[in-house]
Amino acid sequence: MPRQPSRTRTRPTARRKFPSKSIDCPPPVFRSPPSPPATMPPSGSNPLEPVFQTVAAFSRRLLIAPDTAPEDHRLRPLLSLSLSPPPPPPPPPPSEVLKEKDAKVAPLTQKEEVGRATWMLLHTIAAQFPDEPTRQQKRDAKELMALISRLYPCKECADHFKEVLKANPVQAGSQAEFSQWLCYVHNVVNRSLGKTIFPCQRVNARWGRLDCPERLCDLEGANDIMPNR
Ligand SMILES: Cc1cc2nc3c(=O)[nH]c(=O)nc-3n(C[C@H](O)[C@H](O)[C@H](O)COP(=O)(O)OP(=O)(O)OC[C@H]3O[C@@H](n4cnc5c(N)ncnc54)[C@H](O)[C@@H]3O)c2cc1C
Repeated sequence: MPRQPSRTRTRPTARRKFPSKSIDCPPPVFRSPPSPPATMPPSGSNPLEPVFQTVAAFSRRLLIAPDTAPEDHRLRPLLSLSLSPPPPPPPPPPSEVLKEKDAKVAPLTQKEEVGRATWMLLHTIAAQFPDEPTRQQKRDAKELMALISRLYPCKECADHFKEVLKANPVQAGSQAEFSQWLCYVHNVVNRSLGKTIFPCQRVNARWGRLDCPERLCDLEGANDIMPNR
């Protein structure tokens, strides 16, 4: 029997079975992240642990200011994933607060406060003085200024004001006259104290009548209905 040409019989490729035993590969190398150094996971722990650690290290670098930042900034996140607002900056020490206050409002001395309050009373009386005062009201105005020059609770001020009154007798023929005269003598005192001179054309804008309902605060003058003037 002729030999049949031999066909190259290729053996069906046997399905290669991976050996059940592990191939002898070198153990995986985990590149350690720059900071902090990743440690190899202990056998049996999550194999992704090194990846987590690397991500954590990077996010810390993003969220925390560098070591060169000032002490109080260093621990504060540059970005915060938290929804709560960042803590407020610490309050300045009490001594700093006092210094700021002092710089804004210098406390008035009692002498200055009394002076300011007295001028306020006098300018308000003048603003409310009747346009046509009675003889009594004219006398009262003169007497008021004389009493101030005698009873003012600062002897040197009172003595100085006596001189001012002697040189500038009270003029109280009308509301306008009285308020202008008072402005003038106030400026005499201002000048002697080195203070700014007040523009007397603006005295009515600075000192007005008391704004009482139905003008109940207004004084009655000579041309008012009330008798006994
Ligand atoms: C009769 C009198 C005599 C005084 N004499 C002395 C003294 O000899 N030595 C002393 O150290 N102190 C004196 N004082 C106190 C002094 O005049 C001031 O009241 C005090 O120094 C405070 O000044 P001040 O800058 O707060 O403004 P003040 O002079 O008290 O004025 C109060 C406010 O009145 C307004 N004002 C200022 N000038 C005028 C003006 N001419 N007309 C209208 N309004 C004006 C301004 O808005 C000012 O803020 C006297 C006070 C009085 C009432």
